[in-house]
Amino acid sequence: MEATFLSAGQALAHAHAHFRSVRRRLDRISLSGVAVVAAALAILPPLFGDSYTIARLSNAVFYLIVALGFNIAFGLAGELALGYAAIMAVSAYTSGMLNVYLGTPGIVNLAASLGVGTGFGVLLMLPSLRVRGWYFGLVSMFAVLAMPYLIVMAEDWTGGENGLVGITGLNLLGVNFSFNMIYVLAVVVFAGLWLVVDNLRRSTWGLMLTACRDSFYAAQACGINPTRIRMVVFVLASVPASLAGFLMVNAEMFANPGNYDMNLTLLILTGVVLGGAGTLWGPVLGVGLLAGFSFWVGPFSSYNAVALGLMLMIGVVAFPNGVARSTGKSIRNWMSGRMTDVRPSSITPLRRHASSGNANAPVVDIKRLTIAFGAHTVVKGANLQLQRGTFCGLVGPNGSGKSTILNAICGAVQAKSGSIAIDGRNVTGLPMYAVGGMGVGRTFQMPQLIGDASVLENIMIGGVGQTRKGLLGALLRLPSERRRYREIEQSALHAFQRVGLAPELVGADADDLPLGLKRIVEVARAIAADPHLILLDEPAAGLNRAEKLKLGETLRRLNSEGVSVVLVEHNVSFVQEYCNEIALLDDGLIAARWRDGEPQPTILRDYIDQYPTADHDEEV
Ligand SMILES: Nc1ncnc2c1ncn2[C@@H]1O[C@H](COP(=O)(O)OP(=O)(O)OP(=O)(O)O)[C@@H](O)[C@H]1O
Repeated sequence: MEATFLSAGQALAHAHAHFRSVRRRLDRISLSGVAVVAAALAILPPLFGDSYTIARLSNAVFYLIVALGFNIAFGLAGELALGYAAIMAVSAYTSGMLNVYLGTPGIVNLAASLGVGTGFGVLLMLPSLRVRGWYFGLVSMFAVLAMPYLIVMAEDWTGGENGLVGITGLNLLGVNFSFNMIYVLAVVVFAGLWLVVDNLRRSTWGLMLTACRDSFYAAQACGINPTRIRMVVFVLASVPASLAGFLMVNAEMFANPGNYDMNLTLLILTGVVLGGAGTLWGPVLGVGLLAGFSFWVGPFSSYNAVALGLMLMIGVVAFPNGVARSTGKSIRNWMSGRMTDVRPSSITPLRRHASSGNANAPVVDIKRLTIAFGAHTVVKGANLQLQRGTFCGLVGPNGSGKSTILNAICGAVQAKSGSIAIDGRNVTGLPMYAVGGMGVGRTFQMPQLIGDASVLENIMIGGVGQTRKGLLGALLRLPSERRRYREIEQSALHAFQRVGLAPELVGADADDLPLGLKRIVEVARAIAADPHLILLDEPAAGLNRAEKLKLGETLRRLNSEGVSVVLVEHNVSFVQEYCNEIALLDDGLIAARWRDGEPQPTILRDYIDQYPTADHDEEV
């Protein structure tokens, strides 16, 4: 038995080392590419280009800088903020007007541009705390539509349609920046931000952002505070647009409302979506190509908007995930097949967390719990006390309130009255991320995974919300961040091992797994932070017999290791097979309880008798 376990551990260590080596090699190639592109952009045009070409190229670089911010917000975090042209305008006019009217030094203008532009960007994105997706996109788009009109309305200050004139050349800390020098500065800013986005993408913050993007509730269940994440995203996305606005106005020594209109927004949206939102190269290639196209047909040509709109429509249908994402996956698979000489890594022993709270208190203690949705009271004063070590099945007819009670325990639904305690700590009224942060694991009826992330990265999400979150470390890839990443990775590998997933799945994309394995990955994610309580919502639904067996045995093993399990389940055979305790919920109240070794109450037996055999479950 011991030998089998060790060899399974070694196989996992080997598979993980292979996965990591492929990633590292791809990252090295990718970063070399970034350096080559940045060097070529910085050196070649000022050496060989005429001033018209450099003017066009510098505009493309400004757009690329904005695209990097959009990639953080939309690509990584899923926030469809579209107000970047407006942020650029605010930043550009701030710097321009300070220069023209007050003659302030360049460094003051830079600070003001960044501060005002970013502040405006954050304000613009605040509605995202209430509305998401396309609704939020429309709200933020309004600012882009309104901005040129606002600039014209304030023409006494902004110069209106004729533009703001009289801006003197940029002087930063005693250095006068010529047009070519501003271009090179813009390329340096672009390359630096590109590296920062890459650092972010590969960091524990990157995991948190993509978790909020793809599995909003799962992220909260893992202890991630979505409001905090979004506020950080708003700042990170607004800074590049503010910098681009500052550089643009100082390069052109002129500000015009036409520079910050819908065409710019459309170009960036189309480029990022077509290229591959969330990837390192996609947005840069996409926006770079479209900017090239736009300059070819002429920046003010009416073909611009039509062509961009058409490309967006066709591109979204033809490449729903962007060109770079599918290409990147093919390259990764190809490289993975070629790399065979990988030295196995080791998996360090797991440091078990001492469980928090009062060890003698019930693991779950629900008292007179009432929950209502509007006028509809679903849970009507339920009491349920579960001791540590329980493997409790919560059963009952459709609509009796089972999922609602599970959601209330983990903070997804708030009680109207009554109380809920976990390990003796009152959690009534706490938001979901706070309960998740206490180390309560949770799975969902429909697995909520990041489809294009690996199985291991998905499991790591379970650990990221539980630890200190150093943003600067993530942006700059500091040693503290690398250490944190490695620790969370090790915990995830242990969770991977504990649920008995096949080692070769460690680097597989979650999207490529069958439903049964997705559920097991969710269980692994739920135990990644080594919780002592996990809550599962219909884990056996839709699984075939073999998958149910694997899931049941996994849960039984975890329970024997001291993890308390509460599951909502319709499959009574599954509940009878694995649970040591059953609670029957009927019309919002606990109607019957049973514990291993006790006779079953008649009402529970009658309920179970409606589902006569395991074969019946198979058909349901
Ligand atoms: N967010 C919500 N808003 C309004 N009503 C809700 C909400 N969530 C649940 N309900 C209602 O509460 C009742 C109980 O739902 P719940 O999902 O808890 O039942 P359940 O016992 O888990 O049922 P099932 O086994 O069918 O999933 C149902 O009538 C449902 O429509």
